Amino acid sequence: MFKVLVSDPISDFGIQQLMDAPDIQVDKNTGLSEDELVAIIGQYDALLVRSQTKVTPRIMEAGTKLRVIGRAGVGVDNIDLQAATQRGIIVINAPDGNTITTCEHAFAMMMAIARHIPQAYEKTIKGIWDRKSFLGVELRNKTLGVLGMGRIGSEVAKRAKAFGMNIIGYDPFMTDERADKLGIKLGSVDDIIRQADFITVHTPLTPETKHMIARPQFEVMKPGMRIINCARGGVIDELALVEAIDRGIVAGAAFDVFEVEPPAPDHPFLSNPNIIVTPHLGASTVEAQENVAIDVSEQVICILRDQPFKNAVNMPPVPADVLNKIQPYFELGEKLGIFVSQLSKGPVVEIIVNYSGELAEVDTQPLTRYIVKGVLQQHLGSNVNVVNSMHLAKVRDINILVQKSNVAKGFTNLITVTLRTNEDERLVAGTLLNGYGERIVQIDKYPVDVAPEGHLLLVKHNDKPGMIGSVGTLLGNNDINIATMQVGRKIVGGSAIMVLSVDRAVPKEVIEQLKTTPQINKAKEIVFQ
Ligand SMILES: NC(=O)C1=CN([C@@H]2O[C@H](COP(=O)(O)OP(=O)(O)OC[C@H]3O[C@@H](n4cnc5c(N)ncnc54)[C@H](O)[C@@H]3O)[C@@H](O)[C@H]2O)C=CC1
Ligand SMILES: O=C(O)C(=O)COP(=O)(O)O
Repeated sequence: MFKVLVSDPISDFGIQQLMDAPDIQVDKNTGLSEDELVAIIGQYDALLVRSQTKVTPRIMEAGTKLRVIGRAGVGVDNIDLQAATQRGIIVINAPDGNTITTCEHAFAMMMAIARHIPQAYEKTIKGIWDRKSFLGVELRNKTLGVLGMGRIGSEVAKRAKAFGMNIIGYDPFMTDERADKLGIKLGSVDDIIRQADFITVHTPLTPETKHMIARPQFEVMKPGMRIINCARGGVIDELALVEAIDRGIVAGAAFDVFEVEPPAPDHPFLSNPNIIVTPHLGASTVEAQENVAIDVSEQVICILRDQPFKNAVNMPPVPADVLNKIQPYFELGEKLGIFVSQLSKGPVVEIIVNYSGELAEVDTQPLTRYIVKGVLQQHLGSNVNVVNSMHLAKVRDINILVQKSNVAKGFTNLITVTLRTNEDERLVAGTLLNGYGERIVQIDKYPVDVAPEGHLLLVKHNDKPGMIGSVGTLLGNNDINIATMQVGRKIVGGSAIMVLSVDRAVPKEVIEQLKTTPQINKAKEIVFQ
């Protein structure tokens, strides 16, 4: 039974499928301190959070069974991604589920500061009929600068167009084609700062975006401009903003997010009449909360059941068309890694992967992770997975060299894995044969045809008559049944290789007996668990 801890308020409707899963137990326990989480996390396979729970390295260290952290939302800045990757914990998010909701909140905030709605409401309910203090501005014909034209920024731009605004967007990944399609102008950060009547930020908080709008930017802004932050606290320098408002440069600001959440009671925003605030409500609608909870629940179920999943934050995203091409090779790749590492002796120095045939034309990075996992798991066991395999190789100074070629020796695709250690260099190649599944087609210099399953026995011998008989007899005498047998050689009478698949583990003594049989040079068992 897998155990999932939900440590922030997440939609019950959205996590229904998790709660209904017969192999999953869901515990809801919200508002825990770090110490409280550390005390209980050890029993859980998955943790589901929103933005309140800070998933620190300490929590992950205590989460010895933790395989996945699911973020029911977009921003994962409350999760220490580096620590998760090092520990092989998959972090997934739900990037699409709250886009419209957050965009609508940003828009609501923009309209609220254009028309002083919260301030006017406050006076009106106090019985003060004040119609002159709240002269607003129209959005029509105003210039809106959008910093960060991702999912939310683009939706804000679309809606702003409907309001008759002129939009200038900036995003390092925004192309002219996409800007044309959205009917907006692309500009630099500086263009936006100097020209915009309204600025809204929709970037993540990164070292690059931290205080992206600070004192120097406020200095050159259009006097009377208005600014909105429904992305992350810290993208706009809070103190510089207060100063800019006091100096009359900024007429109004609307913030849903803060550098520290919740803000301290004496935070200057809370007493400034020109700043309106909400308590990180961007994603808080019924629809968004259901969407994000459904998304993460689906992915968590897949991960716990070892099925393919999407939206891993600590692994590079793979487009669906590429995934369709490489996913069938994941298991084979891992087995090639397992095989070649059992063949080799000594500390691994380099893993050379060669993709040939159609695989040479696609992004094979995710597949390489499986191969590296296979190689490392021989020594690191279940501590290695596809999330941390590249990291673990790197910290062990193992070089990973990926080569590609279009020639696949008659196969549609061929994956060749060469392992260089301090002591030797071994090679295993494999492919997927249409209708026949995974096949190992080369071991070192010998062509073979064997399915990588169960127990394989590799015997290196001289190509002489009677060798198959003597190996068969020895195994038979030890009650080891041979399922299939393959012999490969380069030249007649030279050295040859025999690959037998056997129905059970071959005891060490039998391997030793094989090694001392005349004309046999080496014997080795390869196991696929
Ligand atoms: N207030 C709330 O409750 C919510 C806040 N958010 C936050 O909103 C932000 C945007 O979310 P999405 O649009 O879904 O993400 P996204 O990943 O689709 O878009 C972010 C965009 O920012 C761009 N970007 C990165 N660095 C930049 C820079 N230096 N200058 C300009 N653009 C830059 C990226 O290229 C990307 O296109 C995130 O920080 C997210 O955490 C999201 C949902 C709810
Ligand atoms: O999705 C995001 O990035 C958000 O900021 C939403 O946060 P929340 O899930 O409402 O705590």
